[in-house]
Amino acid sequence: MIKIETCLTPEILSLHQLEGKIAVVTDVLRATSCMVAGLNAGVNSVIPVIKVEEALEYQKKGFITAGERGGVKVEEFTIGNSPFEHMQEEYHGKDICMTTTNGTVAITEAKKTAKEVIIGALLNVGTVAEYLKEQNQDIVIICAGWKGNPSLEDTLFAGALIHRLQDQAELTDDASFMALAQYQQANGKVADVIQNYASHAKRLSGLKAKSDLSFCAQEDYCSILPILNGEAITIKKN
Ligand SMILES: O=C(O)[C@H](CS(=O)(=O)O)OP(=O)(O)O
Repeated sequence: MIKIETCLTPEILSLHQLEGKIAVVTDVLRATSCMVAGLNAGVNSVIPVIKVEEALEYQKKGFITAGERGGVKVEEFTIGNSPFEHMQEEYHGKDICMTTTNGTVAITEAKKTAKEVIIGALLNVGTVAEYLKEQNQDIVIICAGWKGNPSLEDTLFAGALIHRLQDQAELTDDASFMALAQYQQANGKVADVIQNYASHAKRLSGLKAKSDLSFCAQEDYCSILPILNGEAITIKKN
């Protein structure tokens, strides 16, 4: 049986033992959805960093820069944190360096100790589940949340993933049961639940990015598996 635990916010990541385990990091709104959508469309790789200054160093080396502060594109960057920007044809084959408020921080923390880091979003949840079934190793699902707080959309991703794995998995913490229950309660209407109850829905509405929400809330939009290789996230080939 695969042992699954869920970390609902990176603030408590130190309570989880990541050594020897696969970490699945998610930030449904919007960092990991941008990565999945961009890589699926043809982006070559994404390097996640924490600071704007780090991204600007990559920009000097020819990287496309992406991300936000306060949900808004950093002025010097090429693009912001909308999946539609990351999917544009002009970035196909390009390498992106990305920094966001929550998502790239969670990925950077996970890579310090996890055996492997997988990038998950609702967009590719089924493919992540299939890969994890094949690996048959213990998993920690890390939700980026929002500024240290848990978020509904990332918890729903955790529940969607656990739902797909539950026949082969043992849930080892209450957070995993809570995430599964939340997903089951959504009863196929994940997008509506996020739209109606998630605080991030209100923030995106204020940023005039409502279409990002409906895009990111789609389950199984694509079937790619982004994995962290050293510094860069690329699509895992079979
Ligand atoms: O752009 C986003 O959706 C958020 C920014 S904010 O925290 O809502 O201001 O960043 P992310 O790291 O992708 O959650």
